[in-house]
Amino acid sequence: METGQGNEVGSGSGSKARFRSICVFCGSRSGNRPSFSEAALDLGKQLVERNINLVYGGGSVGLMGLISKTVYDGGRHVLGIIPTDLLPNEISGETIGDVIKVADMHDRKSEMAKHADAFIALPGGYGTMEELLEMIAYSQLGIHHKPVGLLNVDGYYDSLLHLFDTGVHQGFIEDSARHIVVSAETAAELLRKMEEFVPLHDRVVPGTDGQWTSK
Ligand SMILES: C/C(=C\CNc1ncnc2c1ncn2[C@@H]1O[C@H](COP(=O)(O)O)[C@@H](O)[C@H]1O)CO
Repeated sequence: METGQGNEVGSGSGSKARFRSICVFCGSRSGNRPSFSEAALDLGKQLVERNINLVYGGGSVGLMGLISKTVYDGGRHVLGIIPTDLLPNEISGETIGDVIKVADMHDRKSEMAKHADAFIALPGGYGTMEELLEMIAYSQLGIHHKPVGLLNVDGYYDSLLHLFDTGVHQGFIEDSARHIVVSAETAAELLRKMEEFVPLHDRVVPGTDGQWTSK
């Protein structure tokens, strides 16, 4: 039985224990479909079931608040990484679990990346999309080799996935790099696919391997 806030390597039922911590990017709002909130709660429960800890943007607003509370209440470790400018309660709400304060958004992303073995994006706005795309681009460059998952709730990301395919057809994205993005409609299916993910693309930036090795 977990006493909460543990750092044990995941060993939950069905898990191959590949991930100890996953960083979830998601909206600072909840969106206007109940399915978005339901997906955040479900992903949180799936992480708890698999003994996976959460790294996230800190704060209790929107989908961030839902998933962090679910994982915390489920007894897993929650690490919020938040820039000092966003710390005041009136901006981001209460942060639960452990918190690392960083100087800016750039430091936040690299700190989030260092503490996680994989990344998942739930529905969200510009902030979520920017975080997702940076992790995809850095994987393409070989700066990390961690799986990047897209939880495509109710087709929210259909047009983004279509744009990636257009990038391949129009010669801007390699087939092997398109493979970086693992997507699914449910949290359970996404985690299963991510556990099986094998990177196909070549490392193009020398000397960067391990820069974002998990702490
Ligand atoms: C502007 C709003 C809330 C601001 N509060 C935030 N607190 C913490 N982190 C935030 C906040 N807003 C954005 N972020 C970061 O970007 C991602 C979500 O951005 P999105 O545009 O909502 O998708 C999130 O992962 C955080 O890293 C009220 O909307």
